[in-house]
Amino acid sequence: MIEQGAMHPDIEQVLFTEEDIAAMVKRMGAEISRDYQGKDLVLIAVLRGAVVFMGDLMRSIDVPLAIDFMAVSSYGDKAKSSGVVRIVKDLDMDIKGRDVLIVEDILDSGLTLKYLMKNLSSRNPASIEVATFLWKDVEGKQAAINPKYVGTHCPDAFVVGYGLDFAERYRNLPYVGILKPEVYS
Ligand SMILES: O=P(O)(O)OC[C@H]1O[C@H](OP(=O)(O)OP(=O)(O)O)[C@H](O)[C@@H]1O
Ligand code: HPA
Repeated sequence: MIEQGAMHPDIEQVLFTEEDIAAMVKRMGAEISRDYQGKDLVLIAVLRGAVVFMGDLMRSIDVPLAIDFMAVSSYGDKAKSSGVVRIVKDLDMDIKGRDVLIVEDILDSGLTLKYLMKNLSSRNPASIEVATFLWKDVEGKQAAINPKYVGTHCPDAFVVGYGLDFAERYRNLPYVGILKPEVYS
């Protein structure tokens, strides 16, 4: 059990509490449920960061859906994207003719989603949209991605928790916080 109010010593500032997160996910689930009535929804979570968000989001959607996973990596153990997106695990499912919703924990440089949108679009889904929990929409920094569903905007700092890691750590923090720069620099 994480004590109420306890903060990890490597965290500089908590940005979004468990309660904030629950409210955002509930709102996103309602938006998606409204938009995907009568559709053939497939949620595709991008491993590994999106697993926590995916687990919560899928339970807040009340229309029929299928799930699948893709693993891509571009950050490795760094706090900056390598710029090269690599597929580590592909989908098990054929998405042709289905309504795909990509589920991401964070949209930062946009390179991961730019690559995924292009790759998945070539498989001829009926539709393809993005649900991202965090959007670091810093002017001039990002590839042109326009997520339809967004949990919240995020400042241009390296954040961890709620699935987000630095070197595979901190994914299990129940809140999102800014990592102290001395931890990764
Ligand atoms: O918009 P971008 O700059 O491309 O960054 C976003 C991506 O970076 C992280 O993945 P990462 O490669 O660190 O793998 P992980 O999901 O296993 O943490 C995150 O989960 C997103 O997939
Ligand atoms: O701020 C971040 N934190 C963790 N993982 C990330 N991947 C892209 N940006 C981030």
